Amino acid sequence: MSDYAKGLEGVVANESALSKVEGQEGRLSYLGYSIDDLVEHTSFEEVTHLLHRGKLPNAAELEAFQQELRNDRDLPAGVIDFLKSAPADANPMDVLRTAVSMLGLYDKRAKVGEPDQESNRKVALSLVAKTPTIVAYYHRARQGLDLPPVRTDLSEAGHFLYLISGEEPGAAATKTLDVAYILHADHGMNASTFSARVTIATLSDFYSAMTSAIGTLKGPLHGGANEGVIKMLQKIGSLEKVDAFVEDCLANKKKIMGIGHRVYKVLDPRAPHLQKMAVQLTKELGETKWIAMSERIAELMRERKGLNANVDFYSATVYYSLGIPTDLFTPIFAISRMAGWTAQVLEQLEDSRLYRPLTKYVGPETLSPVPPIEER
Ligand SMILES: CC(=O)SCCNC(=O)CCNC(=O)[C@H](O)C(C)(C)COP(=O)(O)OP(=O)(O)OC[C@H]1O[C@@H](n2cnc3c(N)ncnc32)[C@H](O)[C@@H]1OP(=O)(O)O
Ligand SMILES: O=C([O-])CC(=O)C(=O)O
Repeated sequence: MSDYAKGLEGVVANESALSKVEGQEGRLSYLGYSIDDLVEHTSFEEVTHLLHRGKLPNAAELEAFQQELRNDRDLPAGVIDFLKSAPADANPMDVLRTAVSMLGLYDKRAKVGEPDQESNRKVALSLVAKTPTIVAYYHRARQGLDLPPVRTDLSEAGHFLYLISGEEPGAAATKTLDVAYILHADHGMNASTFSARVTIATLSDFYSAMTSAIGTLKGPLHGGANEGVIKMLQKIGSLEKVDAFVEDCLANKKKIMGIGHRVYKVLDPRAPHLQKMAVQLTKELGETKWIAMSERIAELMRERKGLNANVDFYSATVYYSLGIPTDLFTPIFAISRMAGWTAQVLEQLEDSRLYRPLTKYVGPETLSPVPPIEER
Protein backbone atom coordinates (compact mmCIF):
# COMPACT_ATOMS: atom_id res chain seq x y z
CA MET A 1 0.00 0.00 0.00
CA SER A 2 1.51 3.31 -0.97
CA ASP A 3 0.96 6.49 1.08
CA TYR A 4 -0.31 8.36 -1.98
CA ALA A 5 -3.04 7.75 -4.57
CA LYS A 6 -1.08 5.90 -7.23
CA GLY A 7 -2.73 6.53 -10.58
CA LEU A 8 -4.95 9.06 -8.71
CA GLU A 9 -7.22 6.17 -7.65
CA GLY A 10 -10.15 7.45 -5.62
CA VAL A 11 -9.15 11.11 -5.98
CA VAL A 12 -12.01 13.50 -6.74
CA ALA A 13 -10.54 16.32 -8.83
CA ASN A 14 -13.55 18.28 -10.06
CA GLU A 15 -17.34 18.50 -10.22
CA SER A 16 -19.37 17.42 -13.23
CA ALA A 17 -23.07 17.20 -14.00
CA LEU A 18 -22.56 15.19 -17.19
CA SER A 19 -22.22 11.53 -16.32
CA LYS A 20 -22.71 9.63 -13.09
CA VAL A 21 -20.59 6.50 -12.86
CA GLU A 22 -21.73 4.29 -9.97
CA GLY A 23 -18.95 1.78 -9.55
CA GLN A 24 -20.39 -0.37 -6.75
CA GLU A 25 -23.89 -0.53 -8.19
CA GLY A 26 -22.86 -0.84 -11.85
CA ARG A 27 -24.97 2.08 -13.05
CA LEU A 28 -24.32 4.85 -15.56
CA SER A 29 -26.45 7.88 -16.34
CA TYR A 30 -26.01 11.08 -18.33
CA LEU A 31 -27.54 14.21 -16.73
CA GLY A 32 -30.01 12.13 -14.77
CA TYR A 33 -31.04 9.72 -17.56
CA SER A 34 -30.04 6.08 -17.29
CA ILE A 35 -28.14 4.70 -20.29
CA ASP A 36 -30.67 1.82 -20.27
CA ASP A 37 -33.41 4.32 -20.96
CA LEU A 38 -31.37 6.40 -23.40
CA VAL A 39 -30.51 3.44 -25.65
CA GLU A 40 -34.21 2.50 -25.77
CA HIS A 41 -35.63 5.94 -26.49
CA THR A 42 -33.01 8.29 -27.97
CA SER A 43 -30.44 8.61 -30.73
CA PHE A 44 -26.77 9.58 -30.47
CA GLU A 45 -27.71 13.04 -31.73
CA GLU A 46 -30.19 13.46 -28.87
CA VAL A 47 -27.56 12.31 -26.37
CA THR A 48 -25.03 14.75 -27.85
CA HIS A 49 -27.60 17.53 -27.45
CA LEU A 50 -28.14 16.41 -23.87
CA LEU A 51 -24.41 16.55 -23.12
CA HIS A 52 -23.75 19.81 -24.98
CA ARG A 53 -26.90 21.75 -24.14
CA GLY A 54 -27.84 20.17 -20.80
CA LYS A 55 -31.29 18.92 -21.88
CA LEU A 56 -32.89 16.38 -24.17
CA PRO A 57 -34.10 18.20 -27.30
CA ASN A 58 -37.72 18.53 -28.33
CA ALA A 59 -38.51 17.73 -31.98
CA ALA A 60 -37.72 21.22 -33.30
CA GLU A 61 -34.50 21.49 -31.28
CA LEU A 62 -33.40 18.06 -32.49
CA GLU A 63 -34.08 18.96 -36.10
CA ALA A 64 -32.02 22.16 -35.82
CA PHE A 65 -29.22 20.41 -33.92
CA GLN A 66 -29.00 17.55 -36.41
CA GLN A 67 -28.91 19.98 -39.29
CA GLU A 68 -26.12 21.93 -37.66
CA LEU A 69 -24.11 18.74 -37.22
CA ARG A 70 -24.80 17.51 -40.75
CA ASN A 71 -23.82 20.85 -42.29
CA ASP A 72 -20.46 20.73 -40.53
CA ARG A 73 -19.21 17.35 -41.83
CA ASP A 74 -16.89 18.72 -44.51
CA LEU A 75 -13.15 18.91 -43.88
CA PRO A 76 -10.74 21.68 -44.88
CA ALA A 77 -8.83 20.86 -48.10
CA GLY A 78 -5.54 20.79 -46.19
CA VAL A 79 -6.83 18.03 -43.91
CA ILE A 80 -8.11 16.04 -46.89
CA ASP A 81 -4.68 16.35 -48.53
CA PHE A 82 -3.10 15.03 -45.35
CA LEU A 83 -5.52 12.07 -45.20
CA LYS A 84 -4.71 11.20 -48.80
CA SER A 85 -0.97 11.42 -48.23
CA ALA A 86 -0.76 9.70 -44.82
CA PRO A 87 0.99 6.30 -44.96
CA ALA A 88 -1.46 3.51 -45.84
CA ASP A 89 -0.14 1.41 -42.95
CA ALA A 90 -0.50 4.15 -40.31
CA ASN A 91 -2.47 3.52 -37.14
CA PRO A 92 -5.85 5.24 -37.77
CA MET A 93 -5.74 6.63 -34.23
CA ASP A 94 -2.48 8.41 -35.09
CA VAL A 95 -4.07 9.74 -38.26
CA LEU A 96 -7.13 10.89 -36.31
CA ARG A 97 -4.98 12.55 -33.64
CA THR A 98 -2.96 14.40 -36.29
CA ALA A 99 -6.00 15.40 -38.37
CA VAL A 100 -7.90 16.75 -35.36
CA SER A 101 -4.82 18.75 -34.43
CA MET A 102 -4.68 20.02 -38.04
CA LEU A 103 -8.32 21.13 -37.89
CA GLY A 104 -7.14 23.71 -35.36
CA LEU A 105 -4.80 25.22 -37.97
CA TYR A 106 -7.77 25.99 -40.21
CA ASP A 107 -10.13 27.29 -37.54
CA LYS A 108 -9.70 30.92 -36.56
CA ARG A 109 -11.96 30.27 -33.57
CA ALA A 110 -9.20 28.12 -32.01
CA LYS A 111 -7.90 30.59 -29.45
CA VAL A 112 -5.76 30.28 -26.36
CA GLY A 113 -6.46 32.36 -23.28
CA GLU A 114 -9.76 33.61 -21.92
CA PRO A 115 -12.49 31.29 -23.26
CA ASP A 116 -15.27 32.46 -25.56
CA GLN A 117 -17.91 29.86 -24.71
CA GLU A 118 -20.27 30.78 -27.51
CA SER A 119 -17.56 30.21 -30.06
CA ASN A 120 -16.35 27.12 -28.17
CA ARG A 121 -19.80 25.56 -28.36
CA LYS A 122 -19.67 25.81 -32.15
CA VAL A 123 -16.15 24.38 -32.21
CA ALA A 124 -17.36 21.50 -30.01
CA LEU A 125 -20.17 20.62 -32.40
CA SER A 126 -17.89 20.94 -35.39
CA LEU A 127 -15.50 18.42 -33.82
CA VAL A 128 -18.34 15.93 -33.30
CA ALA A 129 -19.41 16.42 -36.92
CA LYS A 130 -15.96 16.17 -38.52
CA THR A 131 -14.39 13.31 -36.53
CA PRO A 132 -16.30 10.54 -38.38
CA THR A 133 -15.42 12.09 -41.74
CA ILE A 134 -11.73 12.01 -40.83
CA VAL A 135 -11.84 8.35 -39.81
CA ALA A 136 -13.87 7.25 -42.82
CA TYR A 137 -11.95 9.32 -45.39
CA TYR A 138 -8.63 7.98 -44.16
CA HIS A 139 -9.97 4.44 -44.30
CA ARG A 140 -11.01 4.96 -47.92
CA ALA A 141 -7.84 6.84 -48.89
CA ARG A 142 -5.56 4.10 -47.52
CA GLN A 143 -7.31 1.61 -49.80
CA GLY A 144 -6.89 3.91 -52.81
CA LEU A 145 -10.65 4.59 -52.92
CA ASP A 146 -12.34 7.89 -53.80
CA LEU A 147 -13.65 10.18 -51.05
CA PRO A 148 -17.37 10.62 -51.69
CA PRO A 149 -18.82 14.01 -50.81
CA VAL A 150 -20.40 14.12 -47.37
CA ARG A 151 -24.19 13.83 -47.30
CA THR A 152 -26.67 15.64 -45.10
CA ASP A 153 -29.54 13.15 -45.27
CA LEU A 154 -28.11 10.46 -42.99
CA SER A 155 -27.79 10.18 -39.21
CA GLU A 156 -24.37 10.28 -37.55
CA ALA A 157 -24.16 6.48 -37.35
CA GLY A 158 -25.68 5.93 -40.79
CA HIS A 159 -23.39 8.48 -42.43
CA PHE A 160 -20.25 6.92 -40.99
CA LEU A 161 -21.26 3.46 -42.23
CA TYR A 162 -22.09 4.99 -45.61
CA LEU A 163 -18.71 6.71 -45.87
CA ILE A 164 -16.62 3.66 -44.99
CA SER A 165 -18.50 1.30 -47.33
CA GLY A 166 -19.73 3.68 -50.02
CA GLU A 167 -23.17 2.10 -49.66
CA GLU A 168 -26.21 3.14 -47.68
CA PRO A 169 -26.33 0.98 -44.56
CA GLY A 170 -29.35 -1.03 -43.46
CA ALA A 171 -31.51 0.17 -40.58
CA ALA A 172 -30.31 -2.63 -38.27
CA ALA A 173 -26.59 -1.84 -38.71
CA THR A 174 -27.26 1.88 -38.24
CA LYS A 175 -29.24 1.22 -35.06
CA THR A 176 -26.50 -1.05 -33.70
CA LEU A 177 -23.82 1.59 -34.22
CA ASP A 178 -26.09 4.31 -32.86
CA VAL A 179 -26.56 2.33 -29.62
CA ALA A 180 -22.79 1.76 -29.38
CA TYR A 181 -22.25 5.51 -29.85
CA ILE A 182 -24.71 6.32 -27.04
CA LEU A 183 -23.05 3.84 -24.68
CA HIS A 184 -19.57 5.29 -25.31
CA ALA A 185 -20.53 8.98 -25.28
CA ASP A 186 -19.32 9.98 -21.83
CA HIS A 187 -17.86 8.38 -18.71
CA GLY A 188 -16.86 10.67 -15.87
CA MET A 189 -13.20 11.37 -15.29
CA ASN A 190 -11.81 8.55 -17.43
CA ALA A 191 -8.18 8.91 -18.56
CA SER A 192 -8.84 10.59 -21.93
CA THR A 193 -11.40 13.02 -20.50
CA PHE A 194 -8.93 13.81 -17.74
CA SER A 195 -6.28 14.56 -20.40
CA ALA A 196 -8.69 16.86 -22.22
CA ARG A 197 -9.59 18.68 -19.02
CA VAL A 198 -5.93 19.02 -17.95
CA THR A 199 -5.06 20.51 -21.33
CA ILE A 200 -7.95 22.97 -21.50
CA ALA A 201 -7.44 24.02 -17.87
CA THR A 202 -4.14 25.63 -18.91
CA LEU A 203 -6.38 27.80 -21.16
CA SER A 204 -4.93 26.09 -24.22
CA ASP A 205 -7.30 25.72 -27.19
CA PHE A 206 -10.07 23.18 -27.86
CA TYR A 207 -8.18 21.31 -30.58
CA SER A 208 -5.17 20.80 -28.31
CA ALA A 209 -7.48 19.34 -25.66
CA MET A 210 -9.02 16.90 -28.16
CA THR A 211 -5.58 15.93 -29.47
CA SER A 212 -4.54 15.06 -25.90
CA ALA A 213 -7.72 13.04 -25.43
CA ILE A 214 -7.30 11.02 -28.63
CA GLY A 215 -3.69 10.20 -27.78
CA THR A 216 -4.82 8.98 -24.36
CA LEU A 217 -7.75 6.90 -25.59
CA LYS A 218 -5.47 5.02 -27.98
CA GLY A 219 -3.67 3.04 -25.26
CA PRO A 220 -4.61 -0.62 -24.69
CA LEU A 221 -5.50 0.00 -21.04
CA HIS A 222 -8.20 2.44 -22.19
CA GLY A 223 -10.02 2.66 -25.56
CA GLY A 224 -7.42 0.57 -27.36
CA ALA A 225 -8.63 -2.50 -25.45
CA ASN A 226 -11.47 -3.10 -27.93
CA GLU A 227 -8.97 -3.86 -30.69
CA GLY A 228 -7.01 -5.98 -28.21
CA VAL A 229 -10.11 -8.09 -27.52
CA ILE A 230 -10.67 -9.18 -31.10
CA LYS A 231 -6.95 -9.82 -31.62
CA MET A 232 -6.98 -11.93 -28.46
CA LEU A 233 -10.01 -13.95 -29.62
CA GLN A 234 -8.38 -14.52 -33.02
CA LYS A 235 -5.13 -15.58 -31.33
CA ILE A 236 -6.93 -18.07 -29.06
CA GLY A 237 -8.77 -19.41 -32.11
CA SER A 238 -11.31 -21.78 -30.52
CA LEU A 239 -13.43 -22.34 -27.44
CA GLU A 240 -11.39 -25.37 -26.32
CA LYS A 241 -8.26 -23.23 -26.04
CA VAL A 242 -9.77 -20.50 -23.86
CA ASP A 243 -9.11 -22.07 -20.46
CA ALA A 244 -5.41 -22.66 -21.14
CA PHE A 245 -5.04 -19.13 -22.52
CA VAL A 246 -6.60 -17.54 -19.45
CA GLU A 247 -4.56 -19.73 -17.09
CA ASP A 248 -1.39 -18.72 -18.90
CA CYS A 249 -2.28 -15.02 -18.65
CA LEU A 250 -3.02 -15.29 -14.94
CA ALA A 251 0.14 -17.29 -14.23
CA ASN A 252 2.28 -14.78 -16.11
CA LYS A 253 0.41 -11.67 -14.90
CA LYS A 254 -0.66 -10.75 -18.43
CA LYS A 255 -3.77 -8.60 -18.77
CA ILE A 256 -6.87 -9.98 -20.50
CA MET A 257 -8.19 -7.21 -22.72
CA GLY A 258 -11.72 -5.96 -22.05
CA ILE A 259 -11.73 -7.19 -18.45
CA GLY A 260 -11.46 -5.10 -15.27
CA HIS A 261 -12.20 -1.49 -14.53
CA ARG A 262 -10.85 1.16 -12.19
CA VAL A 263 -14.33 2.24 -11.03
CA TYR A 264 -16.78 -0.60 -11.71
CA LYS A 265 -16.46 -3.30 -9.10
CA VAL A 266 -19.39 -5.17 -10.67
CA LEU A 267 -20.35 -5.61 -14.32
CA ASP A 268 -19.94 -2.46 -16.45
CA PRO A 269 -23.58 -1.46 -17.19
CA ARG A 270 -22.74 -0.87 -20.85
CA ALA A 271 -21.53 -4.45 -21.32
CA PRO A 272 -24.95 -6.22 -21.25
CA HIS A 273 -26.26 -3.97 -24.04
CA LEU A 274 -23.25 -4.68 -26.20
CA GLN A 275 -23.34 -8.36 -25.26
CA LYS A 276 -26.96 -8.64 -26.41
CA MET A 277 -26.12 -7.07 -29.76
CA ALA A 278 -23.00 -9.23 -30.13
CA VAL A 279 -25.02 -12.41 -29.50
CA GLN A 280 -27.61 -11.43 -32.10
CA LEU A 281 -25.09 -10.32 -34.72
CA THR A 282 -22.80 -13.33 -34.42
CA LYS A 283 -25.86 -15.61 -34.70
CA GLU A 284 -26.88 -13.84 -37.90
CA LEU A 285 -23.32 -14.17 -39.22
CA GLY A 286 -23.14 -17.86 -38.26
CA GLU A 287 -19.99 -17.10 -36.21
CA THR A 288 -21.16 -17.85 -32.69
CA LYS A 289 -17.74 -19.08 -31.61
CA TRP A 290 -16.59 -15.50 -30.85
CA ILE A 291 -19.35 -14.95 -28.34
CA ALA A 292 -18.94 -18.45 -26.86
CA MET A 293 -15.23 -17.75 -26.32
CA SER A 294 -15.99 -14.33 -24.84
CA GLU A 295 -18.52 -15.80 -22.40
CA ARG A 296 -16.03 -18.40 -21.20
CA ILE A 297 -13.29 -15.79 -20.70
CA ALA A 298 -15.70 -13.58 -18.75
CA GLU A 299 -16.81 -16.55 -16.61
CA LEU A 300 -13.23 -17.58 -15.81
CA MET A 301 -12.19 -14.02 -14.94
CA ARG A 302 -15.16 -13.61 -12.63
CA GLU A 303 -14.39 -16.89 -10.89
CA ARG A 304 -10.62 -16.56 -10.71
CA LYS A 305 -10.13 -12.82 -10.12
CA GLY A 306 -13.56 -11.39 -9.32
CA LEU A 307 -13.15 -9.17 -12.40
CA ASN A 308 -15.89 -8.37 -14.91
CA ALA A 309 -16.21 -7.39 -18.55
CA ASN A 310 -15.93 -3.70 -19.39
CA VAL A 311 -17.37 -1.71 -22.32
CA ASP A 312 -14.56 -2.78 -24.66
CA PHE A 313 -15.17 -6.51 -24.19
CA TYR A 314 -18.31 -6.96 -26.29
CA SER A 315 -18.07 -3.80 -28.43
CA ALA A 316 -15.20 -5.54 -30.23
CA THR A 317 -17.46 -8.39 -31.37
CA VAL A 318 -20.22 -5.95 -32.30
CA TYR A 319 -17.91 -3.95 -34.59
CA TYR A 320 -16.34 -7.13 -36.00
CA SER A 321 -19.80 -8.46 -36.83
CA LEU A 322 -20.66 -5.20 -38.60
CA GLY A 323 -17.68 -5.91 -40.87
CA ILE A 324 -15.65 -3.01 -39.49
CA PRO A 325 -11.85 -3.47 -39.69
CA THR A 326 -10.18 -4.03 -36.33
CA ASP A 327 -8.05 -0.89 -36.43
CA LEU A 328 -11.16 1.29 -36.71
CA PHE A 329 -12.63 0.04 -33.41
CA THR A 330 -10.81 2.60 -31.26
CA PRO A 331 -11.43 5.45 -33.73
CA ILE A 332 -15.16 4.58 -33.49
CA PHE A 333 -14.85 4.89 -29.71
CA ALA A 334 -13.26 8.32 -30.32
CA ILE A 335 -16.12 9.35 -32.64
CA SER A 336 -18.69 8.77 -29.91
CA ARG A 337 -16.53 9.99 -27.01
CA MET A 338 -15.95 13.24 -28.92
CA ALA A 339 -19.47 14.15 -27.73
CA GLY A 340 -18.41 13.66 -24.11
CA TRP A 341 -14.90 15.12 -24.37
CA THR A 342 -16.20 18.32 -25.92
CA ALA A 343 -19.01 18.60 -23.36
CA GLN A 344 -16.53 18.02 -20.52
CA VAL A 345 -14.19 20.68 -21.88
CA LEU A 346 -17.05 23.17 -22.18
CA GLU A 347 -17.99 22.32 -18.61
CA GLN A 348 -14.39 22.66 -17.41
CA LEU A 349 -14.20 26.15 -18.88
CA GLU A 350 -17.31 27.23 -16.97
CA ASP A 351 -15.39 27.11 -13.70
CA SER A 352 -11.83 26.13 -14.45
CA ARG A 353 -8.81 25.73 -12.25
CA LEU A 354 -5.38 24.47 -13.32
CA TYR A 355 -4.79 20.75 -12.57
CA ARG A 356 -1.52 20.37 -10.77
CA PRO A 357 -1.18 17.35 -8.45
CA LEU A 358 2.00 16.60 -6.53
CA THR A 359 4.68 13.97 -6.88
CA LYS A 360 6.19 12.14 -3.92
CA TYR A 361 9.87 12.75 -4.48
CA VAL A 362 12.00 9.60 -4.12
CA GLY A 363 15.29 10.84 -5.61
CA PRO A 364 18.52 11.68 -3.73
CA GLU A 365 17.99 13.88 -0.66
CA THR A 366 21.51 15.21 -0.42
CA LEU A 367 22.80 17.57 -3.08
CA SER A 368 25.99 16.65 -4.93
CA PRO A 369 28.28 19.19 -6.61
CA VAL A 370 28.12 18.83 -10.42
CA PRO A 371 31.38 17.12 -11.40
CA PRO A 372 33.31 18.41 -14.43
CA ILE A 373 32.24 16.46 -17.56
CA GLU A 374 35.52 14.53 -17.85
CA GLU A 375 35.10 13.18 -14.31
CA ARG A 376 31.54 11.82 -14.64
C1 LIG B 1 -12.96 2.21 -21.85
C2 LIG B 1 -12.03 1.71 -20.84
O1 LIG B 1 -11.02 2.34 -20.67
S1 LIG B 1 -12.43 0.36 -19.99
C3 LIG B 1 -10.86 -0.39 -19.60
C4 LIG B 1 -10.23 -0.94 -20.84
N1 LIG B 1 -8.94 -1.63 -20.55
C5 LIG B 1 -8.83 -2.95 -20.55
O2 LIG B 1 -9.76 -3.70 -20.80
C6 LIG B 1 -7.43 -3.49 -20.30
C7 LIG B 1 -7.45 -4.61 -19.28
N2 LIG B 1 -7.76 -4.12 -17.95
C8 LIG B 1 -6.84 -3.48 -17.19
O3 LIG B 1 -5.66 -3.36 -17.55
C9 LIG B 1 -7.27 -2.94 -15.84
O4 LIG B 1 -8.36 -3.67 -15.34
C10 LIG B 1 -7.64 -1.44 -15.92
C11 LIG B 1 -6.47 -0.66 -16.53
C12 LIG B 1 -8.86 -1.22 -16.74
C13 LIG B 1 -7.91 -0.92 -14.50
O5 LIG B 1 -6.69 -0.95 -13.87
P1 LIG B 1 -6.43 -0.66 -12.31
O6 LIG B 1 -7.61 -0.13 -11.64
O7 LIG B 1 -5.18 0.13 -12.26
O8 LIG B 1 -6.21 -2.11 -11.75
P2 LIG B 1 -4.84 -2.90 -11.76
O9 LIG B 1 -4.24 -2.94 -13.12
O10 LIG B 1 -3.99 -2.33 -10.66
O11 LIG B 1 -5.34 -4.34 -11.39
C14 LIG B 1 -5.71 -4.78 -10.08
C15 LIG B 1 -5.54 -6.28 -10.02
O12 LIG B 1 -6.42 -6.90 -10.96
C16 LIG B 1 -5.67 -7.56 -11.98
N3 LIG B 1 -6.27 -7.26 -13.25
C17 LIG B 1 -6.94 -6.13 -13.56
N4 LIG B 1 -7.37 -6.21 -14.83
C18 LIG B 1 -6.96 -7.39 -15.29
C19 LIG B 1 -7.09 -8.02 -16.53
N5 LIG B 1 -7.74 -7.44 -17.52
N6 LIG B 1 -6.53 -9.24 -16.70
C20 LIG B 1 -5.87 -9.83 -15.70
N7 LIG B 1 -5.72 -9.28 -14.49
C21 LIG B 1 -6.25 -8.07 -14.30
C22 LIG B 1 -4.26 -6.99 -11.88
O13 LIG B 1 -3.30 -7.87 -12.38
C23 LIG B 1 -4.15 -6.78 -10.41
O14 LIG B 1 -3.98 -8.04 -9.79
P3 LIG B 1 -3.08 -8.22 -8.49
O15 LIG B 1 -3.69 -7.33 -7.44
O16 LIG B 1 -3.18 -9.67 -8.22
O17 LIG B 1 -1.71 -7.76 -8.90
O1 LIG C 1 -13.98 5.30 -16.97
C1 LIG C 1 -12.92 4.72 -17.28
O2 LIG C 1 -11.91 4.67 -16.55
C2 LIG C 1 -12.81 4.05 -18.58
C3 LIG C 1 -14.10 3.85 -19.27
O3 LIG C 1 -14.84 2.94 -18.99
C4 LIG C 1 -14.51 4.82 -20.28
O4 LIG C 1 -13.79 5.80 -20.51
O5 LIG C 1 -15.58 4.64 -20.88
